[in-house]
Amino acid sequence: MPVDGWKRTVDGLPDYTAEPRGRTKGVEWKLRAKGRNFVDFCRIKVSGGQGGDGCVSFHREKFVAFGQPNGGNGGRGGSVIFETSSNETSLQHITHTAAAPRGIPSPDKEANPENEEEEHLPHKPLELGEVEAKDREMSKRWVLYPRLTNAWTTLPEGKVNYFEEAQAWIAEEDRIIEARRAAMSKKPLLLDVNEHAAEGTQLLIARGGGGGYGNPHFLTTQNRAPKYATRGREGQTRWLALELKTIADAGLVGLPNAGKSTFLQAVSNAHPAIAPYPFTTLNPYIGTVDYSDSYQVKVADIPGLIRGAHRNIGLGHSFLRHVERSKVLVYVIDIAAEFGVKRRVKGVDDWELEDDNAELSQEGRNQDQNVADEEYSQPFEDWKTLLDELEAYQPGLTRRPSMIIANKADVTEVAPKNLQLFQKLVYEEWAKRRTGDVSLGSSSSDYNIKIVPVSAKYKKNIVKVTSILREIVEAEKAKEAAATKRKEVREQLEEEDVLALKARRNILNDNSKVE
Ligand SMILES: Nc1nc2c(ncn2[C@@H]2O[C@H](COP(=O)(O)OP(=O)(O)OP(=O)(O)O)[C@@H](O)[C@H]2O)c(=O)[nH]1
Ligand SMILES: [Mg+2]
Repeated sequence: MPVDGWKRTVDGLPDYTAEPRGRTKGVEWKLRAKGRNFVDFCRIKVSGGQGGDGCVSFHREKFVAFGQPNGGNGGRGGSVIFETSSNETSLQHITHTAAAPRGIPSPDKEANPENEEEEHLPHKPLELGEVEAKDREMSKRWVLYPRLTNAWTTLPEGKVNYFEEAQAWIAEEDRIIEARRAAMSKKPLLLDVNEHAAEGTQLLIARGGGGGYGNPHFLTTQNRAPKYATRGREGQTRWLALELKTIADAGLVGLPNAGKSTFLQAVSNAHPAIAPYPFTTLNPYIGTVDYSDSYQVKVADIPGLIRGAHRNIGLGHSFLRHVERSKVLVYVIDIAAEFGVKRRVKGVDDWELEDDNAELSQEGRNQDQNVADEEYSQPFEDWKTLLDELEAYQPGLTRRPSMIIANKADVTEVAPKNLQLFQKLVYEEWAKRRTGDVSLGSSSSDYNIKIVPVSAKYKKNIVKVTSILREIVEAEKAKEAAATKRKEVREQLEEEDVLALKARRNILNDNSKVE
C-alpha cells in the first residue's frame, strides 16, 4: 500500500474512486467491535488515599538539652472527585479503579533515619514472637520511637503508662469516626449528575483518610517527651455503578427493521447505518433536526426492541436508558408488515410453551385465533409489543407524550389498508389505557395519539412529522420551565419563612435575656 493511502489502479496511479484506506479500516474496525466501543454501563471502584503518617521527632540543637517534640502531622489523603462534563459520550475511557494518592507523611520523617526500621516492620515474615506480633499489630496504627517494645509490659511499679492513655484517646476518636463513616455508607449513594448540569461542578465521591498525629499531639504536662505518633487513616472506598443516559428531546422506539435509522437519516444530519436485516443499529445514535428558524430538536435512534426484550432476548432492553430521559417517545411502526402473518420470536414463543401458565398462554393464543382475520393487524400487535416492553423496563414510561410514525407507507399494496385498521385499533387501545389517568387534563386531545404515515426511505411526509414533533417538544419544554419556576418560587417562600422564624426566635431570646 502506497504511503498516500490510496489504492492504485492497474496503471499504478492513485485510484481516487476507491475509499481511502484509513476510512475503510475505520469502518472495518467499527463493524468488528460490534458496538463494544460504546460503553454505557460500568462498575468501578473508587478509593480515597490513605492519610500520611505522623512523625516522632525532637528538636535537636547545640546547647539545647531535651528539645521539645516537633514531629509534624501527616497530610490528608487525596479524595476522589467527579466533575461534570458534557464532552463525554461514552464511559469507555473511565478507569475501573480510581485511587487518590496517599497523603504525604510528615517531612521530618526523612530526617529521621531510625524510623525506617518501622517502615519494614509489617513486611517481616510471620514467625514472630508474641511481643513482636503485638508490636506489628501496634505498628499498623502507631509510629513508635525508638521502639516501645516491652515498654508496656515491663513498666516499673508506680509509673503511669502514658502510651496506654494515648491509645485510649485515639481509640475513642476512631470509634467516633467509624460510627460516622458507617452512618455515611449506610445509605447508598444515588447521584444524578444531570441535576448538576453546570459544567465543571465538582462532587466529592470518596473522602481521603485523615493524616496521622505527630508526637507533639500527645504532649501533656506529665509526659514531656511522647515517643509515639499515629499513622494516617484509610481512605473511603466505594463501589459505583456508572450509567450513561443519552439525553435527547425525542427517542425513536421500534422493532428491528422498522426503519428507525432511515427515519433519523431523513430528518437529521446524522448518517446511521441502515441495512435490511435486524439489529443493524447496535448503539444509540443522536441526530439533530434543524428547523428553518434554527430551532433544534435532538432525536435518538436506538437498537430495535423485540418481544421478550425484558427477558434479555435480542439485545435486551438496557439500551432503553437512552430514551428514558427524552421528552417525547416516537414509535416507529412498519405499516407494511405482512398482513396476517404473526411474527414469531425465537426464544419467546417456544419458551411460553414450557411455562407454568402454559394453559393460560394457550388460552391467549386461542383468543388470538378467534380474532377475525380482518381484525388482526400486525402493526398494531407490534405497537402493543413496544408498549409492553417499555412498561416492563420502567412502569409509567409509556405515559410520556408520544406519537406514532407509520413508516413504509410507500408500499401501496398493503400500507393504506393496514393503516386504516391500525388507526382504528390504536385509538381504541389508547383511549382504554388513558381513561382514569389522573396525570392527564380533561381535554379530549390528550387522549389522542397522532399517527403520521410517512416514507422514510423516499422522504415523504417528513415535514409533517417534524412539525408535530416540534409542537410536542416545545409544549413539554414550556411545561418543564413552568414547573421549575414554580419550584423556585416555592423554595424562595420557604427560605423566607425560615428567615422569619429565625428572626422571631432571636427576638424572643433577646426578650428573655432582658428579663
Ligand atoms: N420501502 C421502504 N423501505 C424502508 C423505509 N424505511 C426503511 N426501509 C427499509 O427498511 C430496512 C431497515 O431499515 P433501518 O433503518 O436499518 O431499520 P432500523 O429500524 O434502524 O433497524 P435496526 O437498526 O436493526 O433496529 C432498510 O432496508 C430500509 O431500506 C420506507 O419508508 N419504505
Ligand atoms: Mg437502526
